[in-house]
Amino acid sequence: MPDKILNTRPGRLIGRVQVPGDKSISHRAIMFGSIAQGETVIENILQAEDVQTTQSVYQQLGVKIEATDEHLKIQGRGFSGLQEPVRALDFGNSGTTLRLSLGILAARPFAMHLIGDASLSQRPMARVLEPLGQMGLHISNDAKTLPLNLEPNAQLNGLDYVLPVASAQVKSALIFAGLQAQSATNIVEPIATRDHTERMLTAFGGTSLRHDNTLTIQPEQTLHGTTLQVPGDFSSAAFWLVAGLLVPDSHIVLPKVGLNPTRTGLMQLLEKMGAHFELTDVLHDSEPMGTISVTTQTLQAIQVTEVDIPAVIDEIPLLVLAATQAQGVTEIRGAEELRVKETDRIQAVTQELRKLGADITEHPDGFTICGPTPLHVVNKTQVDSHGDHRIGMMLAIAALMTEGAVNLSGSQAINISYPRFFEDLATLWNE
Ligand SMILES: O=C(O)C1=C[C@@H](OP(=O)(O)O)[C@@H](O)[C@H](O)C1
Ligand SMILES: C=C(OP(=O)(O)O)C(=O)O
Repeated sequence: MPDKILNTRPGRLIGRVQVPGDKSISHRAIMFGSIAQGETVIENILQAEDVQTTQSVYQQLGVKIEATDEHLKIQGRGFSGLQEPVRALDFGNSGTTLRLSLGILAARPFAMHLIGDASLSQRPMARVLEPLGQMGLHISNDAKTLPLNLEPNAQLNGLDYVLPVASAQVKSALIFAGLQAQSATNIVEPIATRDHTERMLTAFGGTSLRHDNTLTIQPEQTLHGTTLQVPGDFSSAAFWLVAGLLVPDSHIVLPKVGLNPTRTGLMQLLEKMGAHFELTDVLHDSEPMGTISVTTQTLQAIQVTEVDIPAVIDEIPLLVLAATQAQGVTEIRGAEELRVKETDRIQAVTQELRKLGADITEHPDGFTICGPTPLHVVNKTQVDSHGDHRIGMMLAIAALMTEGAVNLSGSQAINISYPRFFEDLATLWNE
């Protein structure tokens, strides 16, 4: 893939962007639609590579899924309607598809071979396999990473489990397995993570019970197909929130963005840094959504600790970029999970933003960022996405702060979550 020449120094960014559908919710909508009884219609589903991976995995499991321009229609036939795939199930680059599906696939009456791309094949799966193993799942090749061979006919028991890592993917896998167990499953979350699975379970006619930080899932629930509207992805809107704050004289309006509080940590942290966002047209449906407006503002350094991390986990590369432009020393700690995402995001962010002159020190679990530092190009700077969509897009926003040419290699990774990213950027461009 040839390099992408990034836009640098726009006059200002002005306009409206309707960001694409939420990736986490789109994955779950396909999964719930597949294990429910009857038809599910999903509106505004994300059309991007990771969600196509989920769609193709469930099609290979025999689920009828039909896509039109406006929506996706799924004919669900319950967990027991899933059929033996004829080939290996390929999870591509998508950690969410794989980890959540392990919970769904744990009790199937047929064996399966699970594979993925080079990045996914290095990501840790023991965090899901270990509790699923306690429930009764067997992996015949005894692996902790892909490729995995799932043995058939596991009889799942309920489980009491304290999540050792704050992970919505692990929690969700245990929810799906808990629905198929012989007794209740109790999951304790020391730090709350995104709750899309719990909300969607309710939307499909099921229930979960939350008491403080313990979630209880009862087995043998019948789920019914439904119609769902996927909100815009806050994680995609985040690129425009930070661009709008940092590029002088900007004003960006983002309609119909998901505002689930377990996802909007970036907005809260930027507010602590002194930013103000306007929220209008807020709708409180199964997933809240609304319009966010942002204008250029100056920022102050803050301290970010472990408890802040889950609600901002995918936006930390952008938070680091914002901190390079804030007054003072920002510390972000307790974020070691970033090392096991699509790439090591602590290393990638530090390495790439330093090429543009940022003052960042890397720690095992985070960053120290001294700001503000003007970002600049040293002789046609070459930056690299490290094959990671969020690093690629963050660098494209960073380039807006520089003068001169910045080349991005590995820009195709952006198709994982936001294929229209550069087209949306072009609509905001006002010379
Ligand atoms: O459940 C989800 O949809 C996700 C959970 C998070 O991962 P972890 O559960 O590993 O923290 C997040 O980083 C990922 O992009 C999507
Ligand atoms: C980490 C991410 O996704 P996944 O874990 O699904 O690969 C992400 O989208 O930033």
